[in-house]
Amino acid sequence: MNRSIFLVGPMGAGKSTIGRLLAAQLQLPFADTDKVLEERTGADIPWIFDVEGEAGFRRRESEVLEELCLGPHQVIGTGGGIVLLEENRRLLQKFGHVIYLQAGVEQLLERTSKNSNRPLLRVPNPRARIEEILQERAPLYREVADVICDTDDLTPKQASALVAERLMESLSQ
Ligand SMILES: Nc1ncnc2c1ncn2[C@@H]1O[C@H](COP(=O)(O)OP(=O)(O)OP(=O)(O)O)[C@@H](O)[C@H]1O
Ligand SMILES: O=C(O)C1=C[C@@H](O)[C@@H](O)[C@H](O)C1
Ligand SMILES: [Mg+2]
Repeated sequence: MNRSIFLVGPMGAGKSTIGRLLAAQLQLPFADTDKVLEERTGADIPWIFDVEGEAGFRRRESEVLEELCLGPHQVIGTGGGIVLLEENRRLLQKFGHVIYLQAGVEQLLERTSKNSNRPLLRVPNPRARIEEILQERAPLYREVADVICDTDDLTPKQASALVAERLMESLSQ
């Protein structure tokens, strides 16, 4: 693997879960931009959003992405909003193979309802918020993706196997 593998997609797509499994399968290290950002700041994501707003969070997220791009090749789970900034989209494309994990609104809603650590979904109508996010970001996820995988009917293990297969196909073309 001569570049890192980035997983992009909306909240609940499985970037962290599938990313970890994929890394084990490919015998590569795994990093998660959200986790690295929390480690660097010593604060959790909801706290950063509260204190610095989304703009502050995005600034920190870009710094983390830049740092990871310059580090060793690995599997990298990204934050769902990483594609919002053009500079991030350029970095993803330049430094990685990019996998877009897709899932429908029902799945995203169910998977993200298990905890409340996503500030953008702390709203009265999370379904409407997810629909809005998909509308805004789907074209951006597609813009950066080398490979698109639908995870709707797959377990994380099945999704990881599918991603590995599609990635190999894409690399051999
Ligand atoms: N394919 C899947 N099938 C069933 N459950 C899944 C699947 N992928 C992820 N999950 C579950 O959904 C939840 C959210 O997954 P995960 O945290 O990996 O999403 P994410 O894309 O990293 O989201 P975020 O952008 O918020 O970091 C977890 O509880 C995970 O176990
Ligand atoms: O989709 C998003 O904008 C986010 C997704 C999460 O991974 C975190 O990066 C944060 O909760 C914001
Ligand atoms: Mg995640």
